[in-house]
This record gives sequence, C-alpha cells and structure tokens, in this order.
Amino acid sequence: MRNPATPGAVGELAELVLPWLPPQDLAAAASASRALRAAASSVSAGRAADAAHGLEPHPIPFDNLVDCKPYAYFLYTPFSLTPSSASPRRAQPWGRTWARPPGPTWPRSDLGGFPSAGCACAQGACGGARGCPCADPEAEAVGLGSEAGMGSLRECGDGCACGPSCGNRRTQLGVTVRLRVVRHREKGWGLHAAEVLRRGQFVCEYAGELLTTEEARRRQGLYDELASVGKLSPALIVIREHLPSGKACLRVNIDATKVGNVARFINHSCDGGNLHPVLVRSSGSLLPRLCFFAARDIIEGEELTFSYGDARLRPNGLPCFCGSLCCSGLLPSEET
Ligand SMILES: C[S@@+](CC[C@H](N)C(=O)[O-])C[C@H]1O[C@@H](n2cnc3c(N)ncnc32)[C@H](O)[C@@H]1O
Repeated sequence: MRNPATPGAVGELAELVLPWLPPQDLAAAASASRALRAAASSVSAGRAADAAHGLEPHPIPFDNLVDCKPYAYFLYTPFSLTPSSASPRRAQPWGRTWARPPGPTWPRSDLGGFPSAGCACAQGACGGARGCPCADPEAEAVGLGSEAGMGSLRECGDGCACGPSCGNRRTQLGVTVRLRVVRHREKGWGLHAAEVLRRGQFVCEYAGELLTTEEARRRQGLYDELASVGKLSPALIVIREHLPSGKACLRVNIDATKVGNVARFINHSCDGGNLHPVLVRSSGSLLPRLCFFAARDIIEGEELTFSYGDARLRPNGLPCFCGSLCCSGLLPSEET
C-alpha cells in the first residue's frame, strides 16, 4: 500500500478532495504544504479554464486582465432545477482533470408536466415544415432582431417520441457556441462571444434554481443588501407572462446566483443589447424556459447583453455602466 505521506499520494488525495472546495477552503488547504499548494493552483487553473465545469459541449474560459480574480465560484447546472432536485447540490467537484467526458445535457431534468403530450413522429423525423404538431410556424422569425420584448417558441420535448436528434430541439443541446467570461472593471464578469454568431443563432438558456415567489422575495431582499455594498452580483430573474385573458400572469423565478449556468454572466444594456430573450415551451413540459438568441450578427469578442427591463423602482438603484448612448445611468430594478 502507498504511504499517504509521499508526494504522489498527496497529489492523488488532493485530486479527489480539492475540486470539491470553495475558494476560501481551497486557499486554506493550499497553505498547508508545498504539494497541496501546487495541487490547489492546478485546481484553480482548471476552474479558470472552464466556467461550465465540463458540463457543456465546449469549455467556456474566464479571462481577466483587470484584477487578480481567476474565476467566479458557483455550482453549474445546464438546465433549471426544481427545489427538490436543487437541494442536494451544495457542492460539486470543479477544476480536476476529468476522467471521462461530461454527460449529455439531454434528456433534461423533469420540470413536471404532461408526459403524454407531444408528437408521435419517428426518431429525428420532425422539423419545422413536416407536419409535426409541435412545430412552430413562427419559429423562423425567432431572433430576427427587430422584435422588442420577449419572443416565444415551441419545441419538441419529453412527451415526444422523436428523440434527441430531432431538429425541433434547437435549445436542448446545451451551449454549442464558443463563449468566454471576461472581467470588466465596472460591471464585474460579462459573457462574450468567442466566435462569430449569426442572427437567430441559439446562444444559451437562463438556467438556475426555480423558486417560489415567496422564496424569490426573501432572497431578493438579502441580495439587495449584499449588492448595495458590492459583496454580490445577484442573478435572480423574474419572468412574467401575461395570459391571453389579461387577467392572470404566469410568473417564473429563476435564481442563478449560487447554482446556474453561463447566462448568469450576461450583463444589462439599456439599448436592449444584442440578445433576444425567448420563452421556449417544450411539449409535455409545464414551465417555459428563458432562452437567448443572437438578435443580430455578433462579432468575435463582442460582449453579449440584453435589457433587464425598464422599471427603476427600487430606491438606491445601482449605477449602470452599459455605455450605450441611451444609458439611463441606473440598472433596472423592481420589487419582486
Ligand atoms: C446577472 S449578473 C451579471 C454578471 C455579473 N456582472 C457578475 O460579475 O457576476 C447581474 C449583476 O451584474 C452587474 N451588472 C450587470 N449589468 C451591468 C451594467 N450595465 N452596469 C453595471 N453593472 C452591471 C450588476 O452587479 C448586476 O447586479
């Protein structure tokens, strides 16, 4: 048996344990010995190399020329989680050499719904024009860029027989475009294109913890306090969809602050930005998902932004540094 005091054994143990540690604990472990310092800095380098924790098709690196933060710490989920599926996720290994490639992001976690609702098309046979009942005649209009506000789109889902290769699941394959997370002096981290994106191309979903309205309000109060003293960049989004009657409104609260995907890095722009938010409904799924499409052609290196909204209702709003000509000077804020 190997002596656990040998450098090789320390390295192996470190590889098992250190990726589970949040930054403060990782720093504490690094101060214990030279071998652990080397192992911890390899974990930090692994984290900085992929904000997606190995859970998307391509790595999404952090890029910081502004200060010494190598990465932002959070738990990664490629799709939104219900409270019951989110609760066990208090830790997640991040920054180790992956022994195996990450699993596919499909099938997605079950968000509750009607598993019997969906198409009966043969494997991979549906697609816009072929008579699939889930096909959306408006789909081709998504992301054309002139639309103001939220778009909507229907896709095949868990209730369909067609399977993952179906062409009507544009938003269900994870983040297939190349992206980077870049540090800004005034705005913190921001999401950037790392390749040319074409108008209408799917970029990413806004994934995080799905909250009740009561819990969203509780967290928002806490986040506002921390954000006002610069201790947190909250990523809690509230989507309100007015139903056709106009009398009711479907409300979805997604918090990507502690558990989320790369969309948590998308900053606000007062001019509406270059991303088009679209509510995507998958057949058989109860809740819509918020997805972002390129609202116009986007060049490599450009920051990806959208408008967080128009209301600026909370006192002591945070300053906006979007830099657009129509910048109001304050970040949107409203009572959740
Ligand atoms: C969803 S997060 C975006 C990512 C964030 N910049 C970070 O470092 O994690 C929202 C927060 O980013 C910052 N932010 C976003 N857009 C901004 C803007 N136009 N000007 C200043 N800060 C902005 C604010 O702190 C806001 O609460």
